[in-house]
Amino acid sequence: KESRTMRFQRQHMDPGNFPNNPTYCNVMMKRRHMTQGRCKPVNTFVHEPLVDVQAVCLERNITCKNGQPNCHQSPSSMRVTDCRLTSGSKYPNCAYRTSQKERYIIVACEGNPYVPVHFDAAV
Ligand SMILES: Nc1ncnc2c1ncn2[C@@H]1O[C@H](C(=O)NS(=O)(=O)C[C@H]2[C@@H](O)[C@H](n3ccc(=O)[nH]c3=O)O[C@@H]2CO)[C@@H](O)[C@H]1O
Repeated sequence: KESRTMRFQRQHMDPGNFPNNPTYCNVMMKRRHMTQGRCKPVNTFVHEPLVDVQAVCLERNITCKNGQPNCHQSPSSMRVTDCRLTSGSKYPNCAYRTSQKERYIIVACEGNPYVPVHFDAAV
C-alpha cells in the first residue's frame, strides 16, 4: 500500500524539470496515475529538490483549507506547474492546461518523521 508521503511525491514532485511545453500536464497527469477512473481536476507539480519541499514542514504552523492546523508555507517561492482540466476534456482523454508559475507552496505535514502528505495551495 502506497504511503501518504509517497502518494504526495507521486502526485506533486518533479524536481530538476522545469518544462516549457504545453503537453507537460497531459503527459504527467497520466504518467503519475491521476487520470484513472476520473480526471483529477487540479494538480500542482513542484520543480524543487525533495529536501527543500520536505523542509517546508519545519516552517510555522498555519491553518489548512480544511481547518486543520498542520499546514506550512514555504519561506520562498518555488517553481511549480499548475495543471487544470480544460472545459472540453472528456474522460478518459483528460486534457489539461499547463501553466508554469513561481509560487509559495502550502503543504500539510504529518507523521514521524514529519513529512508532507497533502498539497493545500500555491499562493
Ligand atoms: N490538513 C491536512 N492534513 C493531512 N491530510 C490532509 C489535510 N487536508 C487534506 N488532507 C488529505 O490529503 C489528501 C488529499 O488528496 N487532499 S486533496 O484536498 O484532495 C488534495 C488537493 C491537491 O492534490 C490538489 N491541488 C489543489 C490546489 C492546488 O493549488 N494544487 C493542487 O494540487 O487538488 C486536491 C483537491 O483540492 C486527502 O487524503 C485528504 O484527507
